Amino acid sequence: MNPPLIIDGLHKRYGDLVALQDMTFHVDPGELFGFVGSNGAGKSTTMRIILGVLAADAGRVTLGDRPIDLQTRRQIGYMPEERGLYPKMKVGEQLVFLARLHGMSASAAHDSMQRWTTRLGVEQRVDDDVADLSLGNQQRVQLAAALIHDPRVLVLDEPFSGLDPVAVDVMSDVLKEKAAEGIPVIFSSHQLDLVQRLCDRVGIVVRGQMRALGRVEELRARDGVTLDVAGPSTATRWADGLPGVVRADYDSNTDVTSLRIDPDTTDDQAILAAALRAGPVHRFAASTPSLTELFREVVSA
Ligand SMILES: Nc1ncnc2c1ncn2[C@@H]1O[C@H](COP(=O)(O)OP(=O)(O)OP(=O)(O)O)[C@@H](O)[C@H]1O
Repeated sequence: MNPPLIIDGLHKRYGDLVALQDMTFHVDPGELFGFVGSNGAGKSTTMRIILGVLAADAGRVTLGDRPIDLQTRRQIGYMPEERGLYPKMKVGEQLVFLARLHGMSASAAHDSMQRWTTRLGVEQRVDDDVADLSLGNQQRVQLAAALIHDPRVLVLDEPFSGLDPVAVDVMSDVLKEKAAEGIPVIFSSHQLDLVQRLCDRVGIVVRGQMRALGRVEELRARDGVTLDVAGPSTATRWADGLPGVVRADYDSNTDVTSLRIDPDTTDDQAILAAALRAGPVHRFAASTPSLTELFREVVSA
């Protein structure tokens, strides 16, 4: 059983700028964790500290109860934001070299290189210099570099950025597979639809602090349900003041009213009756907010 990755109370300043404040969360073995936040929120800083390429001012990172030292760091597969391949080295040689650095034998390193370049669809490019590959293919090689030594933890900084839809599918499958093998997987992304689809849990970071943390479905349900009501004129603001309505947004272009309600205490039939009093109802549909909507609310709160 692989240990969980535990991030406990990280603080980091760059001069006067507070980049992280008490950053605390964990990623269980077998879990796919989405790390999201606005530009400059502190995701890369956290990931660099996890890897030990950057020191925290306070707090600690452990694998189970073991601090991340040289020995444990070798068990992590890392895709840095700034990427890190040698542009003038051939893809295959480079991957074998990296695998050897992680202590693999020459033949195991070669087998692993062949396995991962094939899995990631760059097996035809092993004799090309990295610099001659498209950015998306360089990224596939970068993922192969993170996986080549069969890591026990995966830490990937924006692995999906710049990938075409086929590569997104391949990357998604690989991450799901690695989690299913029982290792903790954390990745950052701005593609929230993808995070919503893939991840077991997410953490939303705002200005260096974890502002929302939990299972995607639970977080989405936390702030209630959205009722979209099409038909009654939005100009009448028919839903203002109705019991149980937390917020009403009126779109005068479409005559759709979006209501945020608390489903446990709100009688949706009473809302429907109020809508019908305001005019004919063409659509009455409940949905939980998407991760993108939730993100906007958390970031603007
Ligand atoms: N070496 C550095 N020196 C000074 N400030 C830095 C340094 N690295 C990062 N920062 C600042 O720390 C904050 C957090 O940056 P970080 O790169 O961790 O954010 P991020 O969440 O990864 O953002 P993005 O989504 O844009 O990649 C930002 O305000 C950034 O400008």
